[in-house]
Amino acid sequence: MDLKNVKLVLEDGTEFIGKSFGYEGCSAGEVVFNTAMTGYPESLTDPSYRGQLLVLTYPLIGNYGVPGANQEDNLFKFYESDQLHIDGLIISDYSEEYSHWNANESLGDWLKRNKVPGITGIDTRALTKILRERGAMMGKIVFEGEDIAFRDPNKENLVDQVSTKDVKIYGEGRHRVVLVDCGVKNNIIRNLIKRDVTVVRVPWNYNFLNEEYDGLFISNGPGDPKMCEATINHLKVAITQDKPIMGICLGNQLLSLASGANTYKLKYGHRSHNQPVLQVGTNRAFVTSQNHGFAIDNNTLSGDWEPYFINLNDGTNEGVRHKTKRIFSAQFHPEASSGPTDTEFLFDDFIRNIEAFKAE
Ligand SMILES: NC(=O)CC[C@H](N)C(=O)O
Repeated sequence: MDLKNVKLVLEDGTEFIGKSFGYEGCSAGEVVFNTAMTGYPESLTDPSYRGQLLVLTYPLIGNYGVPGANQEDNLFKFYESDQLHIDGLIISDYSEEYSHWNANESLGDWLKRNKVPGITGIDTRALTKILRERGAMMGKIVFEGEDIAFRDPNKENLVDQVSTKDVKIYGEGRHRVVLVDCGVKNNIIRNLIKRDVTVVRVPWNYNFLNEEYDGLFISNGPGDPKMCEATINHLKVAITQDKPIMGICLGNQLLSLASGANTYKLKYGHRSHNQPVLQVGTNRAFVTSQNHGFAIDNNTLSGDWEPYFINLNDGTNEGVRHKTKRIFSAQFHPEASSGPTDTEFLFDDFIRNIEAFKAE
């Protein structure tokens, strides 16, 4: 294959030259790295990656192709949302040839059709070392004779770009859960439906306080949590009430902000399938799937709130819970997809909380 040269430029001036295997157009965003060995179809369709140029450190990418757009329960079965969200893919060794039971096309063709640039032939481990040492950086993918300005997506309201515009209903379960969609991954909806839930998916800024529901769920999503002012304001009221609440990732940050805690940007984020977390107050540790660049400052959790999980690599917050109410959230992804399912029991805990609330 004769591939075009293309350049990755970091905001500190570092340049990497590789070959283009995706869409041939310039792109700019935040450069982030994920050290997982598999799961690129899921990562690329995860709305939390909006505005980011994704570096995969596992060297061989593309060898199992990309699944097709099969649907189940009104959701794409093998994607985490309806579209690709990354703004560029940066890898070491692209495999145009693929083989897998559900493969439908090559990764390169998928990127081209969806107008996402891809670079192969990059020393992704050297690039990752730079990001780890100097911290998260903006970057751009540029083709010869073309250029584009750097862009910090965290200054944009990315959640508004990815959230549903209309209220949508999934499943016909016994429990009615309002899901605040800040960029929800499909596997969160799948996990709720299979636990006898009717999911009422609402936009990030929707006033759900007047809705009838048994439980409230705050989804994952892209960007700086402080951009989600409307959701935080609604949550400030919801946490004074008695209905069970569960949050994941951005949802963990929004609940904490609503409780009065603060968030900050991590030096280079957690993105992998093997992040160890400790359940506070126990000796139980879990291996988790993660994708976040911001974190809650544990020291700012006040009065009724306490850390629920802590990251065993760097001690940062990985979840919070209310000391007396049925409210908890995880910074990692209990729904995984992709990644280990060790913490899926948190969905069962949420349902148990709903049942206890309904029985009162
Ligand atoms: N996956 C997520 O929900 C990410 C949350 C937030 N955008 C962060 O990067 O920290």
